[in-house]
Amino acid sequence: MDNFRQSQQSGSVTPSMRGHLNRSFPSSQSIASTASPGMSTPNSWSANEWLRGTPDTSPPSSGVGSPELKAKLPSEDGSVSPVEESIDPTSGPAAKNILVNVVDLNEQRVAAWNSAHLPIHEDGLLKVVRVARDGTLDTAVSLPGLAHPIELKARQPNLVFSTNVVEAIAEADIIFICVNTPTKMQGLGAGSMADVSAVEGATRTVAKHAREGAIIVEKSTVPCGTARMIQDILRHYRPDTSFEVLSNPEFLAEGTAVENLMHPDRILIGSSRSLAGFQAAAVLKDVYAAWVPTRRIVTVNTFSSELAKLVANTMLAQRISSINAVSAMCEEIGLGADVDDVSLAIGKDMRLGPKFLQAGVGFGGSCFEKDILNLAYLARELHLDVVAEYWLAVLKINEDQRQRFARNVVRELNGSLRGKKIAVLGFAFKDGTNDTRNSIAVHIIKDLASEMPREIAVFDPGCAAADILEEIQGIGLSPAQVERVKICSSWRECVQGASAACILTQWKQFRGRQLGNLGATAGKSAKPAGHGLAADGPGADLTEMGIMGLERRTRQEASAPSDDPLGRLRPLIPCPADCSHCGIGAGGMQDQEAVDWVEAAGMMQEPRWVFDGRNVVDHIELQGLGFRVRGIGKGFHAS
Ligand SMILES: NC(=O)c1ccc[n+]([C@@H]2O[C@H](COP(=O)([O-])OP(=O)(O)OC[C@H]3O[C@@H](n4cnc5c(N)ncnc54)[C@H](O)[C@@H]3O)[C@@H](O)[C@H]2O)c1
Ligand SMILES: O=c1ccn([C@@H]2O[C@H](COP(=O)(O)OP(=O)(O)O[C@H]3O[C@H](CO)[C@@H](O)[C@H](O)[C@H]3O)[C@@H](O)[C@H]2O)c(=O)[nH]1
Repeated sequence: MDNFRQSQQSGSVTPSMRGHLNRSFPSSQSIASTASPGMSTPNSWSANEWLRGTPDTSPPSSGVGSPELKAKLPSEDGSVSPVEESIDPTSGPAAKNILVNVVDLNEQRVAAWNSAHLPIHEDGLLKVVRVARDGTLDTAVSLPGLAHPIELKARQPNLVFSTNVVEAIAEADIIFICVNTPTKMQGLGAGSMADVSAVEGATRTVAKHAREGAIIVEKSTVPCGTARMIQDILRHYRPDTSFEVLSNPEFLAEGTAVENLMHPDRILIGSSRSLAGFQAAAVLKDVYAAWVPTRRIVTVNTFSSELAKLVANTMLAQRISSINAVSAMCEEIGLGADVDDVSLAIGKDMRLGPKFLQAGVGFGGSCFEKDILNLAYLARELHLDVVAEYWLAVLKINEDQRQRFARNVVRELNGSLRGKKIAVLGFAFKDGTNDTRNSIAVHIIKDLASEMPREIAVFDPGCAAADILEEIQGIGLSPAQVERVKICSSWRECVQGASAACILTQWKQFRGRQLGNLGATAGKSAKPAGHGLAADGPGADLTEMGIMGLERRTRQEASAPSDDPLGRLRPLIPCPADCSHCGIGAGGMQDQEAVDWVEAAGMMQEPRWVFDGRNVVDHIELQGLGFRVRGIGKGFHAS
């Protein structure tokens, strides 16, 4: 749960302003968030991270008493846009001086967020966290063409991770609830309904401790109607206090979290269709407007917002299942039909677009499956059984795709895995993350293990061995089967003596060294020099976005890669001597070395199969090295 609160440091919060937060713009804000991991923390700090750290001196914006705002408020039709247009979010002081408290019940996770080893791996995340959590140093930057150096003032820390849930909630102006909402595993709706008990629990704490006027933001992905449930709980505990509950679903994807947070396609805010609701939405919009163009901030009613999140995930997953269904057809048609060609061809149609058309072993992760189940459950509750079946078919195709993959492995190895070693390259549910939750690999390993192979060796360059093991132990294998699964710390150990290698995550390391395409994703987010360099001239008061532009430019001038080209970062607090994370990379990354397929060919056993579940290797090239290769949706087999 994220709880944004007014910054005490600024000294600008007066009791009267606090009492009217949901009716006027605050002069500075404090945000608290309960639940630190996954998306919740990046979400909470992001609001803060890109904001200027300078004390706010501008007067409070007009609130409900403002004639200009009143004049434009909608009365009957519930439309939000007139209110939006009457507000210039960039002038709102809420966009400045925000203190973000991220609170979680899980002490270990909080400790990790306060260390050099964050609990999740995301490109660029550690640096962003360090800037906000630890603050920065005074620094001066000289650039060619500028007569004077640009001076950057030290930034004070304004991101705090703790387990002080009650205190953070009590201080907050805006409280984000970002707790887990898994699929229920027992009782009514088991296997399909969302378990909102963590949201209920967090809301009870909020209800007991939030100050009057605090805005409660539902950030977790929830069933439609959850905002109403939150409102009911609040009313139960605080019948005499009114709180506004907003829906503000998160759309970031793992592996690209920092990029998605900095440059979101859209920010969705759902509010009640009331004056107080519109004003609360405007306050939240003002927070985002510090770094998101206002045209990308969409305001709707609460139910639409809750529903839109579930629909977005379901339709993304539906595209993957559609192309995977096509891949199955390509394989059966033969004649050289290639699903990647089909994706390329249809993706050129502007109405379809090229994204989410990568065929593979299916989608995994903690979101798609549970959100599809959630949407289908809602359809059933509404007695729309055909609609529910329609959505559930997306999951059926996904399951069939991964089962087909495992079946093909067994078939190509003459129908039996006994006495054979199978290498599994990739366990994370996607590349760029260390998240192992609901990975496709664990399901495929389960199917392969049922054939009692000599060994299933698993290697992932991003995941901790303990996380992989935990997932494998939770999939229902017998002790004899679990014994045969070995987690490896290098690709060499993994493929040594294997009859077949299955590529299940699209890590660029698996493409191979000699294949010359390792750089395919490198620099994909590179921006031209100077991008984001907003203010010019010595002493300019740059935003964090502007400073990033300056960093890019300095890095290019120095032509030396550095995480901290301006020398702003404060040194990390040293880890204890026995820190178990220091042996591996900062994000849990263990082995960044690319697979050398020439070497692998010498290490593997006949028949040297490569089952490319993500179509990442060059099949022709691998055949030349003596491999038999089978990809996804290739109507020809290179055996
Ligand atoms: N992970 C993502 O990429 C992502 C993206 C978009 C949306 N979401 C949604 O965000 C929500 C959270 O996802 P996640 O991946 O971060 O889940 P998670 O299970 O990794 O983390 C949830 C955290 O909430 C904490 N928590 C539970 N109850 C609490 C309470 N009362 N007070 C304080 N902390 C509490 C837990 O200790 C845990 O650390 C889910 O609804 C998910 O669907 C996640
Ligand atoms: O063309 C594609 C694209 C993705 N995938 C797979 O789909 C899964 C999910 O990928 P992705 O959507 O990129 O990652 P998530 O972190 O699960 O993000 C999804 O789920 C989040 C949680 O709700 C949302 O916020 C995001 O918008 C939504 O993309 C992974 O296994 C991918 O390998 C494919 O097989 N083919």
